[in-house]
Amino acid sequence: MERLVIAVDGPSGSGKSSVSKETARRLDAVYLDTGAMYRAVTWHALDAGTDLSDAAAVADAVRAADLEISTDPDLESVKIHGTDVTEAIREPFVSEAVSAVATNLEARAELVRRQREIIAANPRIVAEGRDITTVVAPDADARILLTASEEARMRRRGLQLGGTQSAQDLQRQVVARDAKDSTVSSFLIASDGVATVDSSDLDFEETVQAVLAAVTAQSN
Ligand SMILES: Nc1ncnc2c1ncn2[C@@H]1O[C@H](COP(=O)(O)OP(=O)(O)OP(=O)(O)O)[C@@H](O)[C@H]1O
Ligand SMILES: Nc1ccn([C@H]2C[C@H](O)[C@@H](COP(=O)(O)O)O2)c(=O)n1
Repeated sequence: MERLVIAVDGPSGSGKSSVSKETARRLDAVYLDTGAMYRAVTWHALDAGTDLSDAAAVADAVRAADLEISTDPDLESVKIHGTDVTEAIREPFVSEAVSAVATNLEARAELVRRQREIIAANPRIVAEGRDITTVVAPDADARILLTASEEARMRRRGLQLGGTQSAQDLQRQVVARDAKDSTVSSFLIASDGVATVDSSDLDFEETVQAVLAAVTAQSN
């Protein structure tokens, strides 16, 4: 089957995971959620009692992490040292701690290395995160920045978490996390050659169609 590497970046709650997964299904590709990798190693570091303010200890923990992630868009599964953490990594305590790992440059280098290995092993893949269009796969066949207004992103995340989070919680988990994460990767403005899809006023299906159109425009 013809090679098709699609890179998708964007801020929290813009729809990267859900839209990329659906795009992968429609293009008969696999799907890589790189944010889940950052979340899994953060869960592991917290579980092991690693001091997240100790950069060397965090980097060691990430390098030693035995991480397995499903690339099947219809099977969400993340395991760390054999423990299934698929659900646990979505908990707010992980969302609030993950930037400590994501801003650790040695930890990033290790995860970027592993992400490139997965992409190299899967010629048809949609990979999404914060630095896929710029660092992990700048040579992808299609590169897309998926954005949405802060208001839309917080509303979507609130609905996704079943209305359990206060406005202040959502602000911390979405806007404050993006502010920290954007100190080490550029995902708020599209880099040269990267197409922007703004989903603020689009529903889910319209967003998938806009991404598919951007893929067609770039890969032909
Ligand atoms: N265009 C859209 N319109 C309405 N809801 C959407 C749209 N796109 C995604 N959603 C919903 O918004 C929520 C957040 O989407 P998703 O988890 O895919 O975002 P994300 O960018 O991957 O976030 P994060 O980076 O924090 O994991 C989900 O419940 C998803 O179904
Ligand atoms: N390529 C990536 C992917 C994710 N991150 C960071 C940013 C987030 O704080 C965290 C979790 O990602 P999410 O599940 O919310 O998409 O991981 C990153 O720095 N680079």
